[in-house]
Amino acid sequence: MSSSSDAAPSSDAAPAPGTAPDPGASPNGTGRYDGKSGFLARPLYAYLMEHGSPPDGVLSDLAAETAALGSVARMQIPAEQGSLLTILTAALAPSRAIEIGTFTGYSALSIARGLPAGGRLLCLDVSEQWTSVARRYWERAGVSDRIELRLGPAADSLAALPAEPVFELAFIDADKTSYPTYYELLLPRMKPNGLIIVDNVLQSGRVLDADVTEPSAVAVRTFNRMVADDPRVQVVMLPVADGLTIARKLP
Ligand SMILES: C[S@@+](CC[C@H](N)C(=O)[O-])C[C@H]1O[C@@H](n2cnc3c(N)ncnc32)[C@H](O)[C@@H]1O
Repeated sequence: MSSSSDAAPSSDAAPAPGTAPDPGASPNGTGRYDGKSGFLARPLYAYLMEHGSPPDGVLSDLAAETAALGSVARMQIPAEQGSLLTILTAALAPSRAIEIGTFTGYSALSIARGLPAGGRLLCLDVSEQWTSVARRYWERAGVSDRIELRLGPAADSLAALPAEPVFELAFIDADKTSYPTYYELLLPRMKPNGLIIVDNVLQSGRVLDADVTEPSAVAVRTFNRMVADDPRVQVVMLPVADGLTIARKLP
């Protein structure tokens, strides 16, 4: 697997994934929420969380088990992002979806729950250890029959797929330095109007700072420019968690 620093921004830590923060606390001393939505004032983030659907017992238990893994838990998407993935998936009703970067399965479960009858999700990851947690929760949630997990470097798994436009939804959340590679391998495999959703595109704000030379931040900065300039897609960047890009493949 890639290093967690490459797979996740370094400052997207605490609170425990899948839970709302304590709006009264400000451990970073800035008055701003110090988790993935660091650009929001803490009370505003708490308000946002109070006005969205909460995760159910399976997602909450998965988040708790992931949190117990320690600092790597910061790689998991937060609850509101999981809800967004389920909503987008249900609205798009893709017969085939793909995820690059599965970890303990929170985002995959969120996508799988939005799939229509007969819809399938292909998950790519390198970690047997982390995805074994995912498999247990997919089983418990009753969605394991609609998810296929392929272990190995995602670029290899993607390149091995037929170069046909079959996917209607893709979620990229693996090693950041490979984002441009994943995007280029995915785009020809997306159907017209298919959505490529990309996580951590703000890198906790480090994309703004030209002095930051950390490979993941540099790669994401380059990637963001590349997608914004790509005439093959319509793109919007959303301030959800650590930044979420949605690119629609133009017909
Ligand atoms: C940020 S985590 C994914 C979080 C997940 N989407 C969730 O909601 O919990 C990144 C994942 O990418 C995987 N990864 C890192 N490098 C990879 C590579 N080259 N190919 C495939 N997966 C990779 C890691 O094993 C890790 O599980």
